[in-house]
Amino acid sequence: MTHCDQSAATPRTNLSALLGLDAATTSAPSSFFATASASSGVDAASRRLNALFPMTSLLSSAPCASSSSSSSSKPPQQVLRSASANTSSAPAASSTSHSNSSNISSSSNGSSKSQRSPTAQKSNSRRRGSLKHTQSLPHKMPYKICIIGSGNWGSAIAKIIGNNVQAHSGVFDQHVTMYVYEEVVNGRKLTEIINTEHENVKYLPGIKLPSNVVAVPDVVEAAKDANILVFVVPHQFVINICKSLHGKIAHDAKAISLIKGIDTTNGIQLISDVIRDELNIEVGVLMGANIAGEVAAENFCETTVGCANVRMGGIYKQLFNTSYFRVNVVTDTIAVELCGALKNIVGVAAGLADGLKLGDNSKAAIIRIGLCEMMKFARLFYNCNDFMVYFESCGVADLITTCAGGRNRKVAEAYVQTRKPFQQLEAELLNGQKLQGTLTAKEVYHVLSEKKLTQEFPLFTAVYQVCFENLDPQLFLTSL
Ligand SMILES: NC(=O)C1=CN([C@@H]2O[C@H](COP(=O)(O)OP(=O)(O)OC[C@H]3O[C@@H](n4cnc5c(N)ncnc54)[C@H](O)[C@@H]3O)[C@@H](O)[C@H]2O)C=CC1
Ligand SMILES: O=C(CO)COP(=O)(O)O
Repeated sequence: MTHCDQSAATPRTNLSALLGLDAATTSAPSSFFATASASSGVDAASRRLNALFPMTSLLSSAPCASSSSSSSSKPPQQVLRSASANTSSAPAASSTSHSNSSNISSSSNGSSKSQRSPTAQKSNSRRRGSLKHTQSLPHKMPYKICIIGSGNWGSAIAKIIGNNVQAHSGVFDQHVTMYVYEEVVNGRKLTEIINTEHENVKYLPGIKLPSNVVAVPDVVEAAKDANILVFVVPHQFVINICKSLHGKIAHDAKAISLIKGIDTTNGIQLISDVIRDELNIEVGVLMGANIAGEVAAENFCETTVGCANVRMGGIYKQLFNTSYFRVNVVTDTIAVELCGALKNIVGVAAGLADGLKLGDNSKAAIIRIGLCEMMKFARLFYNCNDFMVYFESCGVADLITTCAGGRNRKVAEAYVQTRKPFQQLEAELLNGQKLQGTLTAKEVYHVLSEKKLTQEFPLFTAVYQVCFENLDPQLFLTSL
């Protein structure tokens, strides 16, 4: 991590310093954005980025989630063709597919082990091993789906899944189970309410769920026989759920995680790593600018599936894509997942700025600095060097929506206004829904301080200090 030590000597809010680039590239981003906005698509932006940031040791084109699959080295259009060719056991991806970029996109071209941090090497080699195993096992359709989680996002995605399995009846079993952490609402069990009224009246009121989605209070029972497990619980609960499922899932089960967070119980781990390690299954991810209520109301948005297994990427597209919820599949799963986790810390920072009534310029600065820290974290800890993923929905778009309308933003704003503890505000304002950003700030800070890197991440560090060390919010911008 010598590049990191070098950048410590430069002003931290400078893009070059935050990303660990040479001073010579400092002026590049503005000219890039001018070109990117004028161009018709991400491919043009990609070419421009490659021209601006040639393959230095810091910015190789290596993806963080390098897959052993040969398709990973092909340009996007080629990968698209292999994706449909490889879905021989499934129909081609839905006709409502994204038209402005490839169905499956990747700029993967292998990676140099010598450039990786030990963390990145361990994580990536584990992914390669698991993919090799599972990609050789084509699944016999139909896939049976279990949704593990039934909160705000879990319920919104249950609506999509329930409808999509009906739209693709040859591919998916029509009966979808949804694990519901049982609680009593207005004197009745939540599972009973969902199964009779087809509405999660606590976490997604006013939205009807398809009747083929059946609430089950026992996670082992819910996941029994399922071939695709959709994990969508707040990240602090995933370990215990996985432990309950250990050894009790179908032999060919695969998972996709919609959970935005990381785990630091045993060093830094992505949530997909936690699931993979505990259940020994292949795990994809879905992250994007997707505030649940807006998705449930069927307002147009996009999302990103990260899936190194191209065939499963096609299946996930059929499971999640709708006319209003546009799925794009990429193979770089780690960067997608890191975006989803880290943007929640930036959402807290944005809320603090709102509480201080700093206005839109400050919010924009926080988004920019936060994005730089996200990219730097991904590069340092996971060797993620492919910028293009930040232009997918999981990147800048999710940062913007989280910093404008997310729960992390809302609660942080209330913190500045009331100075009540975050936990109390979470309980008072979110009606059982969970904050992910404060906990993620703590987890990330733990890792950064262990590696003596807190000064390299002033925004992440300041958010932690406000949330857990009583730093005056008025002071949180001074370190940036
Ligand atoms: N809500 C949103 O707009 C979005 C959320 N996400 C992510 O999806 C994940 C899940 O979020 P939501 O569905 O919104 O959940 P939520 O924030 O609504 O959390 C409440 C859920 O947690 C469950 N729960 C409470 N205690 C539990 C325990 N001890 N064990 C297991 N479950 C327990 C509750 O029963 C409820 O289902 C999070 O990582 C979040 O960041 C991602 C995109 C959008
Ligand atoms: O992830 C989200 C939107 O994509 C939701 O963010 P919040 O958890 O801050 O509401």
